[in-house]
Amino acid sequence: MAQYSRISGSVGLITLKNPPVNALSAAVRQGIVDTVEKALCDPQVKSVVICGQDGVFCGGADVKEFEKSMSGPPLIPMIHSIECATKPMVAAIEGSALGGGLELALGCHYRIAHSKARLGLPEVTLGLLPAAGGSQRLPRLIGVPAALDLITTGRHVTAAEALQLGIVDQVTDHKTVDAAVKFALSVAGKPLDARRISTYPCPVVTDLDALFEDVMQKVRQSARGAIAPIACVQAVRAAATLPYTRGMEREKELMATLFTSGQARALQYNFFAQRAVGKWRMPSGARWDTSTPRPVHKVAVIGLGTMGRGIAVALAQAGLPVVTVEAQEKQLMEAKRVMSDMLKRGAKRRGVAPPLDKISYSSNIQDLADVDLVIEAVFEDMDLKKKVFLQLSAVCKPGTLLCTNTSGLDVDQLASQTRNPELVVGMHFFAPAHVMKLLEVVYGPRSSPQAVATAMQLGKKMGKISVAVGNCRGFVGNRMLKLYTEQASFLLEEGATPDLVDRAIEEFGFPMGVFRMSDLSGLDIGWRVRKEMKLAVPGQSARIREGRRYSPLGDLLCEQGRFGQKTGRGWYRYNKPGDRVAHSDPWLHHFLEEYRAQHGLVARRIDQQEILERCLYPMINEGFRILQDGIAAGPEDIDVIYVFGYGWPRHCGGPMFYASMVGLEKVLERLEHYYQAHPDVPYLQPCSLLRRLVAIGSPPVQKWREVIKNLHSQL
Ligand SMILES: CCCCCCCCCCCCC[C@H](O)CC(=O)SCCNC(=O)CCNC(=O)[C@H](O)C(C)(C)COP(=O)(O)OP(=O)(O)OC[C@H]1O[C@@H](n2cnc3c(N)ncnc32)[C@H](O)[C@@H]1OP(=O)(O)O
Ligand SMILES: NC(=O)c1ccc[n+]([C@@H]2O[C@H](COP(=O)([O-])OP(=O)(O)OC[C@H]3O[C@@H](n4cnc5c(N)ncnc54)[C@H](O)[C@@H]3O)[C@@H](O)[C@H]2O)c1
Repeated sequence: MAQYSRISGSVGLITLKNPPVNALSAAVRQGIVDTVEKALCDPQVKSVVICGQDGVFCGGADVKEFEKSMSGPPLIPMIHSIECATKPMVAAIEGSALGGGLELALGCHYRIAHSKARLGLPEVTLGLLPAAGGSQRLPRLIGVPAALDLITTGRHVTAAEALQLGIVDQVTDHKTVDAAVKFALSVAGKPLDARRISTYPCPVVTDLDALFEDVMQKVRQSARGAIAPIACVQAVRAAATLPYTRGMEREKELMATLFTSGQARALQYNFFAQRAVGKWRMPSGARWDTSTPRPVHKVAVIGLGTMGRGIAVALAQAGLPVVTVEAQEKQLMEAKRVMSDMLKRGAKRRGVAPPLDKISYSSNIQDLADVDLVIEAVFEDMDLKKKVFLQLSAVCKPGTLLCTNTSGLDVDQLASQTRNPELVVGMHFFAPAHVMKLLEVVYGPRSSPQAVATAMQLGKKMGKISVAVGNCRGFVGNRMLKLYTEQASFLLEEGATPDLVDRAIEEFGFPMGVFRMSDLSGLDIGWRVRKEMKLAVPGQSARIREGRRYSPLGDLLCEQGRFGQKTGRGWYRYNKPGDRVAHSDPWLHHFLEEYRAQHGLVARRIDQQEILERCLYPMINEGFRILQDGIAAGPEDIDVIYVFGYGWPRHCGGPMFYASMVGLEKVLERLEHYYQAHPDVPYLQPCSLLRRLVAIGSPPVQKWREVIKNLHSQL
């Protein structure tokens, strides 16, 4: 709703009231229509200020309403009537003015923003475009190139940048409403014709065609199959080439296509999923809102390899003092140099001083006596990690949280080495740890809710999207990934090439195909783990191990020293070690032919659909098993992990949402088909939760938690 009052004698004040972000629900739109009319009819009122309650102007249209049939006054005429008003309308922007919120402000004649406010048109991130006139007004106000940047990326700008771009008229450090009221008093009675943005001509651009061709090419490349960014370019082009009313028609036409698209549903699901994972709960019933985190003032990182360096940098960037410990002197010196460079580069990008003094370097574990939390990032070796946890338990002060960055080892085995197993959790970061947004917080059977709450809060402080998951080999992400990479190897055995598989995966929307990714992270990492598990045995090429199908292809490459990019050879060929450009490798193709001949395998033609089904459906099936086992609390957790940790295209929602879009019956039928064809691959057998969901009519993904809860309560 919206509240009306009159202040300073002649200023009408309209306050949007819809906590927490004053989204433009039907009730708020009705409130605005009613209060604007009141203000315009009030003869005492000479100018009007629109603000939002509780320090937030407006977070845009109410996304939850998009699922329902529309009711209440529509946004476009509402904003138009504000622009047409004969009394000056001033937007007082605090907190956020996003999407429809900024469009509302652009309908006003003036905009005053607090210096801490953020503004933007992020509709593209929800699979939409700014369709309440934003795509037509913003280019008219700030020019086509700047509007294209904001609308196609959805990025938020600070008040200072908004002032520089010309989006706002004034920035204040004081009370925004007071500044806006003062401003409104000063413009009362002034002519408004020159303040109505829809009447502006779009600033002229030399060689418009070249500009749009260039932008469209860039957007197509970065969109990875997403349709909204392309529609955004088309809408801005309409603003640049058509009169306002025709531009608005085009905006509406483009929006109609996006609004009902599967991509918009996926992106909006993902928006709420990101928020849902913050409201974690453990099978014990412990939850985010009843568990209090411990204070963390000082942190330690042990092991300064690839991961330890990124984690320490991310901690320092979050403002925390970090003590680092590295066993090898040479590695310590190298890490110090590399981490200082990382901090300097990051600081330059953010325009701040590099927090070099936040990190101290040591080779002595005794230096960790006074830290509140330790993140262990030594080699992926259970015996070594156990030794480190034993030492940490003796050295650290009582109450210190001991966390491991293991990629998938048993967190509970590590906890058992310590005096306080309840203070042990996994904090599984993704490489590069100072860049990647995802953090899996892994609780073992003995981890306390307080330990989980502390790790989740630290993740938030580091700017991560943290997901709490249970303890099992590989946790959620790597447990599912294993099947994906294994299926990709099976496809090579059956006749595919790395290029063919990668092309299918990249066309689906992943930034990198499975073999390119494997070359980037290093084939030796998985090889080391498989050797430790006695699965990989040098010199052996048997294709059945431990009673099930096994592809030794990756092991055979490693035996030849082909570790990927770092050695200049892997699934692809690189011009030199460390080079990033993958070239198709005739040697590899020949090697595959020889391998198939040796094992009596006949290569067959494999199409894109089979590649996608074979790589993605087993992962989805494992996702259902993870839900059934209670390792993830809901499909949202799995989807957020895959989108933010593994590059699953966001416009496909995540693996579990994608399954619901494809249709659970189809996923089940294809898994049954592949299991029949490959009975030596047990994980292709459809999971009982998937069968159950199909049996009850494939409810939407938002309802799965209920089904899982019932399933668990019956066990
Ligand atoms: C046949 C078909 C015809 C088709 C024609 C249809 C035409 C329809 C005409 C529509 C006109 C288009 C209008 C407009 O262009 C579209 C939009 O405005 S889309 C919305 C754009 N806005 C955003 O993307 C902003 C989203 N929000 C945020 O970024 C952040 O929430 C924030 C505002 C920066 C605040 O951040 P925080 O303080 O961290 O808070 P949270 O993020 O945790 O949020 C708190 C709480 O609020 C919920 N929420 C936030 N924004 C919205 C929203 N816009 N709608 C609904 N709910 C919102 C959020 O989910 C949290 O709640 P919780 O999930 O925790 O319960
Ligand atoms: N590399 C990745 O992509 C990735 C991603 C997520 C998680 N992980 C996990 O993170 C951990 C570290 O991986 P990494 O890739 O950074 O390894 P790495 O080999 O790059 O670095 C490990 C570092 O630990 C040091 N070290 C070993 N024993 C030590 C000890 N007792 N005390 C102090 N330092 C010691 C080593 O000298 C080395 O510098 C592993 O458990 C790994 O599975 C790795």
